[in-house]
Amino acid sequence: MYLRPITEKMTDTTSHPPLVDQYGSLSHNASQIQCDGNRSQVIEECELPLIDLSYLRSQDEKKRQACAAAIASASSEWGFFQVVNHGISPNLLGEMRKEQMKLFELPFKNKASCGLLNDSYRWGNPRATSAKQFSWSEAFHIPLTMISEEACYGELSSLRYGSDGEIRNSNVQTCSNSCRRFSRESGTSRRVFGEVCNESTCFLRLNRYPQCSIQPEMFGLVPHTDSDFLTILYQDQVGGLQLMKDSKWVAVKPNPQALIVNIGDLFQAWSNDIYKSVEHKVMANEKVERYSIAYFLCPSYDSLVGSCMEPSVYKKFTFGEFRKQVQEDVKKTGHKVGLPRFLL
Ligand SMILES: C=C1C[C@]23C[C@@]1(O)CC[C@H]2[C@@]12CC[C@H](O)[C@@](C)(C(=O)O1)[C@H]2[C@@H]3C(=O)O
Ligand SMILES: O=C(O)CCC(=O)C(=O)O
Ligand SMILES: [Fe+2]
Repeated sequence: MYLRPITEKMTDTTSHPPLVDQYGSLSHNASQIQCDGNRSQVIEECELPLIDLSYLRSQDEKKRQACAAAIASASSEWGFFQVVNHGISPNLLGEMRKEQMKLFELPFKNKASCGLLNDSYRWGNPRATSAKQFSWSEAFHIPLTMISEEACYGELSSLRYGSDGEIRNSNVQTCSNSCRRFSRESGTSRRVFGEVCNESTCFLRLNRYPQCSIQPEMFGLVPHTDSDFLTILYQDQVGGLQLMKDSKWVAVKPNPQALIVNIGDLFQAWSNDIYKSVEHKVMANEKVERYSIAYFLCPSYDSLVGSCMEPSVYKKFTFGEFRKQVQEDVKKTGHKVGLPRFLL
């Protein structure tokens, strides 16, 4: 793992976003510079429920049903699970990781200003009003609408093409297709994902969490729930992801063979609160940087999200109304409210 000195002098070619400066300006008012109030709490490390997806493709009906039942109970009790035999090759994931590192090594001024990948670059938490809302990370939150367009890649055409030089086999395209195929096979109804969440409405989020030695207990990503149907996450082996379980933060033990799946807000609403969109966060690492890739299955902004059964817990709302409400709340308070805004 390459150790980048956090004190790297800010020059025109540095790849680091000015996290130290922004954090400093946000926290100089705080009486006590504390990002996470759980300093003293001992965090237990857990293994997420493990699902072998090959059982979903078994000839044996009982095995398929048992696998679907395990997905359903994990989605209800944890809101998270990890899957093996998911069908995305380790080579492709390795290629994605290499491209991701190349992307983040670009000079910060290029990442922040040249509109790369649909102008999807973000760092820190620009709308943070206090150090508690600050995220020690940078990300490209890429809408997949135009992922095969040349303009989207600027100087990084290597991201656009696969190792065979073909767009159709580009790493981003293939990862996105594989994730969509996986989500269809993972026991969820085709109607929910097959038609509603298609290529043009999903997002790929590339995360980089620089090592952070200025403050222990620094948020790499502030506590949140995902504003989507389902998230498929590929993380490296550094660790740092934590989720809320029985009112306590629990650290997720990385598993090199597995992808992580978590329920998003829209799936919780659609399931009438049976499946849970669980709060999670990332804690920055004091010694090494960390990378992850998240694939967000989202419907179009005009898709109506209703409950799969009556009486419904939530009123019907479109994904656009949901996103707009989240953005208004974050703009006003720095915090996302999400589903509680739509309770009947
Ligand atoms: C899944 C996501 C929801 C989020 C953007 C993200 O891709 C990852 C971080 C989330 C977060 C956390 C802090 C804020 O509440 C938020 C608005 C943000 O800027 O990043 C949410 C995003 C969201 O809910 O849209
Ligand atoms: O990096 C991780 O492990 C989680 C990232 C995440 O929660 C997100 O991008 O929504
Ligand atoms: Fe998330």
